[in-house]
Amino acid sequence: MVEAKLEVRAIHKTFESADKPVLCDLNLSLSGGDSLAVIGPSGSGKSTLLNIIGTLDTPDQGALELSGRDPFSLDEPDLARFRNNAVGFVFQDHHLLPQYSVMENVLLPVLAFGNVNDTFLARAKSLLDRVGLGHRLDYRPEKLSGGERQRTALARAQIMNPPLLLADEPTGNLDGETAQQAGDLLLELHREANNILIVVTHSEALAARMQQCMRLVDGRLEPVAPVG
Ligand SMILES: Nc1ncnc2c1ncn2[C@@H]1O[C@H](COP(=O)(O)OP(=O)(O)OP(=O)(O)O)[C@@H](O)[C@H]1O
Repeated sequence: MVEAKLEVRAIHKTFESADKPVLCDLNLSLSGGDSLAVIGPSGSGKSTLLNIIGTLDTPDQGALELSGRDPFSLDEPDLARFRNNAVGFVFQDHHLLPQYSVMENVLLPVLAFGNVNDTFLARAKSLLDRVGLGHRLDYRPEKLSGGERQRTALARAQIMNPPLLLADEPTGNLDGETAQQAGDLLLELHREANNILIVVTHSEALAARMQQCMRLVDGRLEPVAPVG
């Protein structure tokens, strides 16, 4: 994995239907090992920000640099490959493909641009062991619990060992204890990989577990002082 470094410079984003920008002169700088929670009211632009950082959406103005690359200078096929290698996503809904097994779902990012070799097979198994699903490799998602599905999604997000791990409400659909377990695993995998972790969440408990917490206010990120 290349060194994890993220620079977000003066990002602006306005949606056509809106009268004011969702993101306005937003700056952010993070390195490998950093974890950040982004909080803010519904509609404040948290998912928009995460989507831009994950190169799923583009800003109107501003620049993004991830591990020394400017992803928005790439053409669409190269951008798709870059995103696949450089960004791991965990969403509120696990986004697993129902027709594939747990193992196959974890290997999807590998299959997207290459062949599954023994190294990736071993890595997928090891990640699934790590998230407690070593005994569920052949299961389809429909046979898994909500927590197991999200743990599969966590393993999938790490299969390419990306420098950047993005999680949008990763525990939003899980109950207390299951949410706690998913949060534990998210943080453990992040620390082991020494990647950058950004979590968008309404959960104060999850936000408090990140090194930094920032609130999205009027399109900009403001630091939130730690409680206590
Ligand atoms: N594709 C789009 N087209 C037009 N408006 C959009 C689009 N995506 C988001 N918006 C608007 O931008 C604003 C920010 O949306 P966003 O989903 O980023 O907020 P959020 O803080 O993640 O909200 P929540 O906490 O409810 O998930 C909202 O007003 C939303 O309606």
